[in-house]
Amino acid sequence: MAFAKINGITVHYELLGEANAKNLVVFSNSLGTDFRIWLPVFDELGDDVSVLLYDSRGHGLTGGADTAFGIDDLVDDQIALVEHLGIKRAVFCGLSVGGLVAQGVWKKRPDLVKKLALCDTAAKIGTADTWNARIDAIAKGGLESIADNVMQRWFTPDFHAERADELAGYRTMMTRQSAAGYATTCAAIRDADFSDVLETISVPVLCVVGDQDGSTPPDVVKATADRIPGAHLEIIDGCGHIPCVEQPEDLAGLLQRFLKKA
Ligand SMILES: O=C(O)CCC(=O)CC(=O)O
Repeated sequence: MAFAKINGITVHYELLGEANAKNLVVFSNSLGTDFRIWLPVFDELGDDVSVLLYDSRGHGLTGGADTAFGIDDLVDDQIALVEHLGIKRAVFCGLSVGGLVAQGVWKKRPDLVKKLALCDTAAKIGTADTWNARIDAIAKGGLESIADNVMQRWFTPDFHAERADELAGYRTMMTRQSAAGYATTCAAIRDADFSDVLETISVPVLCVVGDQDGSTPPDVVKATADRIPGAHLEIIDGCGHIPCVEQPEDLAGLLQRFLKKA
């Protein structure tokens, strides 16, 4: 557990391994989660992989929830944290809004990016109407009022039926986020569009999506992957929007193979 003052906020992070290890993966969390979602994957990755985990602005123990921010701020936070730790180059792996951030890091600082792993994400996620409706619902009823619907998109019916304790835990993770930080992140996603960046990506890219992802379904992720030169798409069976939680072994296996590829 470590903290750093970055871009005027306190960022909560954890560096597990060496900052300039040959295989360093910088993970970025999704809306309504914190960096603990990556721990099941870290457990499967093996000793030769170092990881940087952090809670994005407005989430977890990182500050900034009560100030205005957009996708550029989330991108700048990740770049500043990486620089703060003396990391020269890494694999960036982002889930959903974390994948938008990874695309933004490529756009702004391609020199930092060795490879990109884009999980359950796209160049543009959702529509202005759906994000505005979600922001309105939070203003009226708080995060609790949207939590059951979110869980339907995050996890498969099998997860709901067979892993009820974990479901309850991750639901609590979501509802304990700052409502302001969550809503501002919704607006940041609404206004983010990296469509013009996809064709410029010249590092290896792995796109991953759960076959039952209710937030960024396979056809949405495929449409993004199809526009990235040479990108490889993998669909994980029996998986919703959060593969690092629902199918961590499968995701870790895909990442290991991706890291080994030249
Ligand atoms: O997960 C994200 O970062 C954004 C996509 C989304 O809408 C997730 C959800 O369904 O709550």
